[in-house]
Amino acid sequence: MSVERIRQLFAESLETKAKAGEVLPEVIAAAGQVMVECLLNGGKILSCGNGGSAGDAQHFSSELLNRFEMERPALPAVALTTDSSTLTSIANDYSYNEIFSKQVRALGNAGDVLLAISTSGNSANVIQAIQAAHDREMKVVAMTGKEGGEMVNLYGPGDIEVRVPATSTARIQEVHLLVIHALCDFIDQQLFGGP
Ligand SMILES: O=C(CO)[C@@H](O)[C@H](O)[C@H](O)[C@H](O)COP(=O)(O)O
Ligand SMILES: [Zn+2]
Repeated sequence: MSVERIRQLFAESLETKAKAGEVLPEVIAAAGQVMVECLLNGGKILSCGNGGSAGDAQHFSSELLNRFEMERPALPAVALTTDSSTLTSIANDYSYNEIFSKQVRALGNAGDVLLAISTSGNSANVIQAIQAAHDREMKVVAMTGKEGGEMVNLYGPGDIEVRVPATSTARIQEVHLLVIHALCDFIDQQLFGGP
């Protein structure tokens, strides 16, 4: 029975990826282009999310800062999910909803990009990070799922939402990782002609 359940998870994940593969390539390329232009202009990419999406935010920044699949110069990216002293003091003194937005206001400059990751589109701290990014004249690339959540009301003209067509948080996250790798590949191709 449990083996059958595991088989079912693989089948559902494959099905979700197949569906996403039909509808997302153009929007992923548009998101990659926003990031490439940011990097070419000397900007950096800040990333944030909760739980598994915090891991995704770090996964993305490490692939820019270190490398993805080819030898190339390090690229500027900062995950806003990693500094426990900063995160706990903001949450303790102000509110958990401000843990990312305060960092965006401190670190973000005009022309930088915020990679905002939320499967529901409803996480208040990610929503506030988007608002802070707009205040700093940054563009937003959002990775979401489900109906897009409250974040859909926030996007500006230069922002891009990559919304996975699925309702399960886990299945959405599995596609988010593929989207992150597609973005890294797009950036490497555009900037360095590789791999
Ligand atoms: O990884 C998982 C579930 O697969 C969880 O840790 C999940 O990320 C957390 O419940 C998050 O708080 C969900 O937030 P969000 O995706 O709705 O913004
Ligand atoms: Zn998870």
